[in-house]
Amino acid sequence: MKLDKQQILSALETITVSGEGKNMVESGAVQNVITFADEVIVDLSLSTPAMHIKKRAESDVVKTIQEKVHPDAKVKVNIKVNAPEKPQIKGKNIPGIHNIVAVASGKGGVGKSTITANIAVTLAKMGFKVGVLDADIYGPSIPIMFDVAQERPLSVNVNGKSKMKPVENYGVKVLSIGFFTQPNQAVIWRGPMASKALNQLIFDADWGELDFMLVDLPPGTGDIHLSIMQSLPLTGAVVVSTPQNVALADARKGVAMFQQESINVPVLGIVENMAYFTPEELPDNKYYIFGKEGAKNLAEDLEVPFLGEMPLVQSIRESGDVGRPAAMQNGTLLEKAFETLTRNIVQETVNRNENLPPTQAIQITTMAGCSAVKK
Ligand SMILES: Nc1ncnc2c1ncn2[C@@H]1O[C@H](COP(=O)(O)OP(=O)(O)OP(=O)(O)O)[C@@H](O)[C@H]1O
Repeated sequence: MKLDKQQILSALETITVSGEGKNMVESGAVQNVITFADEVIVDLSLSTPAMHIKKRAESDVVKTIQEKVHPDAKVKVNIKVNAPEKPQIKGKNIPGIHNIVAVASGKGGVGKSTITANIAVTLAKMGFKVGVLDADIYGPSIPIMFDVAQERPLSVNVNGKSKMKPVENYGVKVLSIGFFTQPNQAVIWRGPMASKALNQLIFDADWGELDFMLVDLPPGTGDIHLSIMQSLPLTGAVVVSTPQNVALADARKGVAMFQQESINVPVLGIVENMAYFTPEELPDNKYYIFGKEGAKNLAEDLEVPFLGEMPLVQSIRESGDVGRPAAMQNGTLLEKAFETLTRNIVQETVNRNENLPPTQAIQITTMAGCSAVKK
């Protein structure tokens, strides 16, 4: 078989890079096509570093050549990103903090804080330096999950400045908006108040050196999420969902929020929580109470990595309530499951750091960041 370069170019003229009007050849995305017997190498140059657009472009090129030119063509796609300078984006690095990962969910109560707490202690057990910033202004539950609800951050002097020292337990540094509110007082946060408080927790705190800072976001997609993304250069986001439809619909919006052009935070993947129920006395029985593999299918559909599933188990709830995350139960299946999930998150963070430039904190200067997300 000998592949014809002109035929390949004509095939590529039938597809576009997602978000661009002109076809791939006309827009200049196709930089070069080299054929050699049954092999073809296509060099693409894209103007966006978004991982899902890169993946989509690669699979479209392979599919189109195999459909329109030859089904057995061996296609290799090299992608180079030529992201234009975006003047509205500014960097606000936090020295010493290497990766900032937001944990989000569309819907409330799907286990976002539980997953955050367990990933944090697992990362600490793996030897990483970890911090958790609890930004859930509606229900900050991290202090309870780390058994530090009665503690308050102390003040320390750092280079002549007074800073908050995060509370520490299980090798994880914790700061929470809950440390500054009364447990039985309903705090009604206005956007600017909440974002000021969060900024203090981020920049007026002595976090020290951290490999990972996990940010437990409030559920939903709103003002406070934009504030966080304005204040922090997020490395990526993890979206937690249960497999049921009402949660998946909101998780989809969560992913779309991060992938929106004016925000563009890489989504490291989706976690399926409460994937099935397993009674302690029948560990091999699985009951799919909330439906089966919904979040897994959503990840496939949105072309973002699926990071893993956690079962609905009584001891996960109990350990959260007593403030000792379940992943700390050495030698258990749960510990193993959280290890697998955490390892996948670390791997996706590494992949992201290898493939994309560092994320910078976004500065939202127009209404673009507030518009409805079309995804
Ligand atoms: N896999 C699980 N198995 C059993 N219980 C779980 C599991 N995941 C979470 N839970 C329990 O579900 C409840 C809600 O979890 P959590 O507070 O982590 O949710 P959330 O998504 O952070 O909620 P919100 O952000 O709306 O406050 C808690 O009581 C928690 O212990």
